[in-house]
Order: sequence, then structure tokens, then C-alpha cells
Amino acid sequence: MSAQATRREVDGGPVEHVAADMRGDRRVAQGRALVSTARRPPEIETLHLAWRAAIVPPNVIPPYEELALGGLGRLADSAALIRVTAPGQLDILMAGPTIEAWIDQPSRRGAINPRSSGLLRAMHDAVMRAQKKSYPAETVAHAVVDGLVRSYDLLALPVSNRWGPPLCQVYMKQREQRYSLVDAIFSATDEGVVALAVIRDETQAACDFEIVALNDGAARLLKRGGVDLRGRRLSELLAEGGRNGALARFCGVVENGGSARFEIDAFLDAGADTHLSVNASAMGDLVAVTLTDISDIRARETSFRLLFDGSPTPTALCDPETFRFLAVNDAAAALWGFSREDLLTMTAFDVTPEEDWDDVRAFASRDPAGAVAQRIGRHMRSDRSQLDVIVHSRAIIFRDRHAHLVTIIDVTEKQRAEVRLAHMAHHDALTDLPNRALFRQRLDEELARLDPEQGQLALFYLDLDQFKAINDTLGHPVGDALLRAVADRLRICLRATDIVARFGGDEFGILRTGLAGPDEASSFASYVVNAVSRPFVIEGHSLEIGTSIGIAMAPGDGLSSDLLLKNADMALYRAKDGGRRAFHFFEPGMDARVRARRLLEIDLRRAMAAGEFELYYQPLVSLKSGAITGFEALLRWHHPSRGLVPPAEFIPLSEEIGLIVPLGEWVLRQACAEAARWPANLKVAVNLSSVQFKTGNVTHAVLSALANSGLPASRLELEITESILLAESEANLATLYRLRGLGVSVSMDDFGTGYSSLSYLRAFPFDKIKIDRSFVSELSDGGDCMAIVRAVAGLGSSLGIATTAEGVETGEQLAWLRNEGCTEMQGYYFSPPVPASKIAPMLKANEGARSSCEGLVRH
Ligand SMILES: Nc1nc2c(ncn2[C@@H]2O[C@H](COP(=O)(O)O[C@H]3[C@@H](O)[C@H](n4cnc5c(=O)[nH]c(N)nc54)O[C@@H]3COP(=O)(O)O)[C@@H](O)[C@H]2O)c(=O)[nH]1
Repeated sequence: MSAQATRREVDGGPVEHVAADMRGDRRVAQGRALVSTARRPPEIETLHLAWRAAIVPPNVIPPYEELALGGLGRLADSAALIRVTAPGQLDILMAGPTIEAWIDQPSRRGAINPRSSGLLRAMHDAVMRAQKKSYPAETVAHAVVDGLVRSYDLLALPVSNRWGPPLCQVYMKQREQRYSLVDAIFSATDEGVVALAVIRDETQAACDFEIVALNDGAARLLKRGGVDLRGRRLSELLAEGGRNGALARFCGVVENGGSARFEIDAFLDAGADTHLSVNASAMGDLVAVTLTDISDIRARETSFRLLFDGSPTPTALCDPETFRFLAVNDAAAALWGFSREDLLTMTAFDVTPEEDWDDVRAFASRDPAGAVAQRIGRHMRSDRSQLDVIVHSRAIIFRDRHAHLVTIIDVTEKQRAEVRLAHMAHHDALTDLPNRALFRQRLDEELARLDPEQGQLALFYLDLDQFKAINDTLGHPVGDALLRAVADRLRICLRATDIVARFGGDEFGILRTGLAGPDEASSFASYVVNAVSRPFVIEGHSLEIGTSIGIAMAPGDGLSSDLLLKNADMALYRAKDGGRRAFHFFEPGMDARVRARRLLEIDLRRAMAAGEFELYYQPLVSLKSGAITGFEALLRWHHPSRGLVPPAEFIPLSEEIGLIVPLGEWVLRQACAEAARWPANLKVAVNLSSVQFKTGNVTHAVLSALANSGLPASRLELEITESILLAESEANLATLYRLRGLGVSVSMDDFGTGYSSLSYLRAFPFDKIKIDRSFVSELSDGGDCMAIVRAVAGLGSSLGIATTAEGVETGEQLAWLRNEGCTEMQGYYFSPPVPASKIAPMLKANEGARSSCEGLVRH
């Protein structure tokens, strides 16, 4: 059987502790109890031994008469005879005065004090269970009598009953030891317990208190160890500053009755850092006070407060039900732009945009026992500006109530930086257009949902004409501004569902969906070409660039991004081939041509760096004297694998990719340097491309070539075509006049082809007209060419402009041209273009021939 501890309310009175140690089941081995009998009082011990003698042999219990009625003498005062007639029904058949006092009830059937009945019943049951083995049951009981705790040893024995079931005889012995209940309670707690008596003033109002009793805990807390505080007035123990306040709280308890809890830190000898929590209960003019030392808690709170207030992290304490701020630190006030005082009258909703209120509620209603929770959201400052925040919250107990300790991390800048980074990853920094990656992504998406029934998809691949030349000559800031302006113009061309992207350099892409067919794509492409062709004014420069566009359509030209981009790119090259400001649709078979052209472009750029270019010179011969008057410089490309590449194959491409500008400057420098070595009466003619006029600084290039070579300007002849006067004529005319002003002469090349407008001859005083070789080659056929050559020769003669016939290959042509009044010839009949090394011998031969009157000598 185990020790039992039961706690029962007895008649609504004080709590009684009853400890029962039932030994009825304990075995007795070889006549010796296993439990110690050392604490058994002598009377009980005697009784115990007598009983043991009587029951030998075992299993025979003594008759009722022998034990209950016989020979007990004064032990009968401390004995009771009990039985249990039904479960829970305890009868006391007989009880001596001592035991009667314990059970605090006269011995009557069925009316026993409940605080004793449980114990008696337990002893009865233990004895009855063990009766066959004749074991007694023993226990100790306690009771409070007159404020003293008394302890009793109890022994229960079975006795036989000739009229029915065995009975149970209980013997009780009160121990000498007694405790004061109040002392016991007082000493059992570390808390201070004080009994105060009210002192009333003449109006009978409570005004002070006298200490009636206190325990060690109270003496320790009030730091008056050794000094008897009993009889002292409470007011004497309180520091002046807090005295009135503290007394008022105690008086309030008395006046209002009941109990109250409050804090005091004003006890004189307790020290300023001692904080006591007071629980006071009034009973008439007596006040029972429990004092608890909460100094540590307050110290922790102070540390917490210091950490809280001084933390650079915005922090607030928030009521999870009302969302009211219970505390905020300076960092939070600074973050939200409100004062701390204002915030203490506000709720979390006042700093949260309304759209996020549900989030805030859900966040606050999470499991309060949970760990730190995190919410990413927005807060609002006093100026209504919004912040991106991460809110961490932890449920804590703050001053005996639930609260949420909330820290706020302002991630506005971080968030914006991330958004910026994400934007930068998908957009071109210069134009802010989507980049190739984003374009591809959108193209993939559009292809995935492409439904030909709903319309086709067109990919427009744009490349700006002449951009590189502008960039190289006017500088990158102008180039950048031009690209931005082009981007703006493209944006204007778009519908909301279109996408325009900059792929890099001067390449752009446009994605358009829902097209009925190629016709719709062509009209959009020409609209874009026209839009980009309109002049741009950048930093005072009027720039005309134009664009070429390659178009690939889905589903016809491919269903993958890669294929469509590749096909549109190929179509673009074709568009460029076909002349600028044009667009072209992808056609199967373009691939090979485009590849060849790409290779040429790569080769051309490399050739410039590798010094694969050389100038050949073709003599210009006076038809009057037969003397060489000068040489035309003609560019040649020594390709490492293809051999000598004629300029007609690479000049157009180098114009397109802007390479003509540096290449043209090289030609000028080289030709002038070469001519400077010739006899002083010989001129050198250099071809200028219209691109050099448009994007290069021709005047500067000419000046620097002359200066570097030392060639007099009068010995340099510049050959231009009418295309230079077609585009940007005003600016180009101004350049031509500037060049003429330097002293160089200017020839109109390839006259007769193109528009051959006579107005050009009026617009600028050309020094020479070069009749295109296509007319000369067909002179023998008679007809138009003869008439044209005759007209041009006559025009030159009447305007006083020299005329040079190009491509003279036969003596007949020569004779006819001389006869018609042409002043100069150039052609294979005299000499093809030759390397510079051949010039000296040629000049020598020409001189010799003229001196021997042989006229023109073919070389
Ligand atoms: N911008 C620059 N253009 C240049 C430069 N060097 C050449 N070119 C232009 O390339 C075109 C082709 O030139 P090329 O292959 O050198 O042809 C020239 C002559 O070889 C050719 N020619 C001369 N005589 C005859 C002849 O009797 N028969 C015949 N079939 N061809 C002949 O004519 C070309 C010279 O023409 P032109 O310039 O019009 O005087 C050509 O358009 C060049 O201009 C350069 O450095 N820059």
C-alpha cells in the first residue's frame, strides 16, 4: 500500500492536510514487521504487542469482547469501534472522548465529520483486506485545533463479532508535538506575510496601519532583520516620497473591502532598487498582506526598456486585440514620422495601408505560442508615403497581459534595388526598352499561345542604317542620344500589345501579334521605316539614319523563338542588300547568301586592322597633249584566300557598316603621301563616298591628309557622285565649298548615271565632269550614248569645265572623244589601275613617248 496525500475542503474551513500511511497490507515476516516502529508512541506499541500476542496463532482474530470491552482501561478513551455497513457508509459504534474530539463529532451512526471519515474508512478497508493475515493498519493524522496543528498516531485492528462481520477497532494517540498554524504558514513561504491593523483618525477613516504580525520573509524584504517590527506603524517604514501614495492604496483596500494588488518601492530600508508587489486583503480592520519581491522582474524590465528604447531597430509593443501601441521606441517613431506620444494613442492600422489590414489581423491572430513570425508588407508614414517592411512579431507577456513585440525592418530601398535589379536584368540601360532576353521570353509566351485562326505573329528585326558611322564620327554621346530618340519613335509606332526591344548596338526587335497576314506586316514595316527615316535633331545635328527591317512570320517561318529570330535576321540582311530604308520578308534559301555576306563583313573589319588594303593608280591623260596629268587612286583588297577583291564587292558593304569612314581617311592619307612623291604637275584623284559626307568629317580628313603629306591642296582632286548632292544637299554643299576653299578641285564622277540633273552643275562649280564608262563603252553602237557624250562634252566646254571620258578601251573611242572635245581620258586603252611602284616607269615612258611625238602609248 502506498502513502496517500489527500487535500480536502472541510466544512468550508481552512485546508487540512491528512497523510495516511496504511500498513495493513505490509507483510510480517518471521514475527517482525518490515516497517520501523521507532516512531510508535509507547501506548500504541504496548497495544500492538498485546494484540500480536493475542492473535497467535495467526489468522485467528481476537473476539470483540476481549479487545473492545476487556482490559483496555484508559485506552478506551482513545479508542473507537467502527464498521462499514455499505460502500461509503461508516458507523462509529463506540468512540472514546479523545477520538471523539478528533473526529469533532459525537459518536452517532451515520453522522461523522467528513475530514475524519475518509481516513477511518481507509483504515477499516485496509484492516479488512488484511484480516486473514491478521495485520493491523497504522497511520498518522493531523488536525488544526484552536490554531494549533496536532498530530495523531492511529492503529486499526480487526476484531471478531459473533453477531456479524468483523469490526474494526481504532486506537488514537495524540503526539506531544504541536505547531502553530499561523507560524507554519508564515514560515512555509519565502514571500513576506504581514498582518496589519487599521488605525483610524477622528473621522473614523483609515489613516495608518499597525503591524500586528509578520513572518521572516516580510522582515527580510523590509530589511529589518533582528528588529521587531510588530507594533510599528506602516507610515514609519515608508519613505517620504512614496508614503502618502502607498498608505492611500492600503486605505483604499480597507474602505472598498476585498483585496487589491499593487506595487511599492517606497519601503525605507528596502533600498531604492527594491520593488515589492503587494497583495492586500481586508477583513474588517485587519489587512492580510503578502509581499513579493519583484526587484529582479523590474530590473529585467528596466534592461528591456533600455534595450527597447535604445534599439536602432524600430520596435513597438502592440495589444493583439485592440492593435493599440503599448510602447514604441524612438527608431519606430522616426520610421513612421509620428511622435512617440502620438503613436501611443494610435493603432497598428494607423500605420498600415487599408489594403493590408486583413493581413495585419491574420498576422495578429496566429498561434500566440508560436515562435517569431514574419510578415512582408507595407507601412505608411505620417506624410502618407509608403514603406516596404518586414515585420517580425513575438508574443510576450508584458505587465501581466498578452502583447506582441514587433520589430520593423525598412526594406524599401532594398526592395526598390531588387526591383531595379530585376528591371535592369530585363531592360536595356540606355533606352529602357526590354532587352533581348525579355523579348525572347515574350516571344516564347506568344508562340505558346499562337492560334493561327486568331491571326499570325510577326517578328520585325530592325537595324539602323548608318548608325555606326554617326557613332564613330560624332561620338558616343550623340550615338547614345540617337538610339534613345529612335527608341522613343519606335514606342510611338506600337499598339499596347506590341513589344519593342533593343537587342544591342543599333539592332531592335518588334513583336506584333494578331496579324491577318503579310500585307498587314508590310504596312506596319513601312510605317516604321518612314518613322525612323524622319530626321532626328541631336545636339544640334540634323541626322538622317533610316532603318532596314527583316520580317519573319509565325507559323509560316518557324514556331520557335530561335528560328524566328534567325530568319528575321536573315531577312534583315537581304533588306540591307536591297538598299537602305527597306524591309524584306524571310524567304527560304536566304541562308547561304546571308552567311556569305556576314563572312565578308567579318573579313572586312579584320582586313582594316591587318593592312590588307592597297591603292592602285590609274592615269588620267590629257587628250590634247597626251601627257599624264594625274592618277586616280583606286582601292584594292588583298584577301588572304580570295586574292585581289575589287572595290565594287566591298565598298557598298563598308559604307553600310560605316567602315568606309576610317577606310576613306586611310585612302586620303595614302594617296596624298604617294602623290607628294610625284612631279609637281601631277594631281591625284580620290573617290569620296556619300557616307563620308554624312557621318565623317571630310574637311578634317582632307586637311590632315594634306598636312601630313605636305601635298599642296591644288594637287588633290576629289571625286564625288551626285548622291552626295541628293541627300542633305545643304550641308554637303557647304562641305564642298569648304573643300574648294582649301584649294582642292572637285569632280562630278559617273556623270550620266542616276539623275544627272543639270541643276547640280549649277549648284556647285565643279572643276571636272567624268563621263561614265557605260556611255563610252557603247559609243561604237551609235545612238543615245554618242548623243549623251557629245552633249556632256559640249556642256563642259561651254561651261568651262574639263570633261574626262572614263573606260576608254579602244583607239576609236579615243579618237571620237577627242573629236567631240573631251579634254581628258582614263581607261584600259592607256593603262589599267597599277600599283604605286609602276607609276615612275609609266611617267618615264609617257615623257619619252611625248618627246618622240608618239602620242599615247598603251601600258
Ligand atoms: N569611295 C571610294 N570608292 C572607290 C575607291 N576605290 C574605288 N572606288 C570605287 O569602286 C568602284 C569600282 O572601282 P574599280 O573596280 O577600281 O574600277 C575602276 C576602274 O578600274 C574602272 N576602269 C577604268 N578604266 C576602265 C576600262 O577601260 N574598262 C573598265 N571596264 N573599267 C575601267 O573604273 C573604275 C573607276 O571608276 P570611277 O571611280 O568612276 O572613276 C568605282 O566606282 C570606284 O569609284 C575608294 O578609294 N573610295
